[in-house]
Amino acid sequence: MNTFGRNFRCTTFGESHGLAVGAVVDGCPPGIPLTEADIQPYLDRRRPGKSPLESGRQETDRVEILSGVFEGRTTGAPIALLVRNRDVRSKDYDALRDVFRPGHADYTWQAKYGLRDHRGGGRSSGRETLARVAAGAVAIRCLEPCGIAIRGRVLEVHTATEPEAMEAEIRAARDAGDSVGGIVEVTAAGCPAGLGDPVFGKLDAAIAGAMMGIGAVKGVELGEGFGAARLLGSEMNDQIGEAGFLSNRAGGVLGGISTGQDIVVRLAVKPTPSIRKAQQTVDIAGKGREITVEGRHDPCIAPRIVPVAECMLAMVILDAMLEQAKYREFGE
Ligand SMILES: Cc1cc2nc3c(=O)[nH]c(=O)nc-3n(C[C@H](O)[C@H](O)[C@H](O)COP(=O)(O)O)c2cc1C
Ligand SMILES: C=C(O[C@@H]1CC(C(=O)O)=C[C@@H](OP(=O)(O)O)[C@H]1O)C(=O)O
Repeated sequence: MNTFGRNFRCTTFGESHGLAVGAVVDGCPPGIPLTEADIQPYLDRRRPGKSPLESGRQETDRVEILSGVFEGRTTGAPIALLVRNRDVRSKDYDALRDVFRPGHADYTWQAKYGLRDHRGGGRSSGRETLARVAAGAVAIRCLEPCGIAIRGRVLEVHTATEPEAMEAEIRAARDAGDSVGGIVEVTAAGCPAGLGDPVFGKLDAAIAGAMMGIGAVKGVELGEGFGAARLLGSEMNDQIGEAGFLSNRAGGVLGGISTGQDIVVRLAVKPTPSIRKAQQTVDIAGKGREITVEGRHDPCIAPRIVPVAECMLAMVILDAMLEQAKYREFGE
């Protein structure tokens, strides 16, 4: 499955060490002003090699719009977005050809397809997320005139919550040949009430699916999330006053449908699997091996996921808005 969405559909293609990575967006409304300059800032925020606290892979990640835009506006035709890979250095990955990295997708990819592109994780690489970011930036462009704004941030790294302490955690893990995880929060403000479906295709289910579809995300919660399990009903309920809801513990979704409040989503991001510390694994013949993973790896993925999560949330919301537009047309 390489396609996301029902109405605003995004198909991604490409491998980390192939020629290019990109997306084809189908279902984008016509007449939306769109140039590469609208998409590039999101790719710039996501690209690797910006700081010593992330992967040192040096990519410019320049996006080209190949189709679907004429005279600066979307036409309603498929929008093809392309980013060429530059800094591939595939030879550095020869040691991974026959061995499975603990925590990465090597073992399961081999089990599913019987072969694998071992060069930097192939399609399981976090690099694939640049395609979703490019597509999501198009969705953000569509949502802007509707007054919907999406913003993410890192809440925690390992156990630290202050920016300097978070950086220190990442630096310490990197220097020890290890890695750390974290918590990312993403919020959508300005969403109308009524988006989503009450049974299948609930908005919170769609959001959770989109977020769990990002590599290294092991948990997703809306509003109080797991904390809700420890509250009383009287503590959890968002009471309703004449001017609106008095709180937002639900995180902006009730019964699978948006309430019109901020949609607040948090992601638990696991520590990067590729680490220099020695670990136990097997090769494709099942023979026991010790592995230390070299290469240009993020010591913490959480900061790099922020623009990806923003873009995935934008696509889910736009998809739901397009669904709602269809429903209204038939319902009235
Ligand atoms: C933006 C981004 C960057 C990533 N960087 C790395 C990395 O440098 N090294 C690595 O081993 N995994 C990295 N990952 C995580 C792996 O891609 C992911 O753990 C792997 O595909 C297995 O999937 P799972 O963790 O969802 O089970 C990154 C993921 C994302 C989204
Ligand atoms: C290239 C990107 O991230 C990569 C994600 C990744 C992984 O295994 O997920 C491994 C590293 O790539 P490589 O194997 O080429 O060193 C990261 O740099 C990117 O985000 O653009």
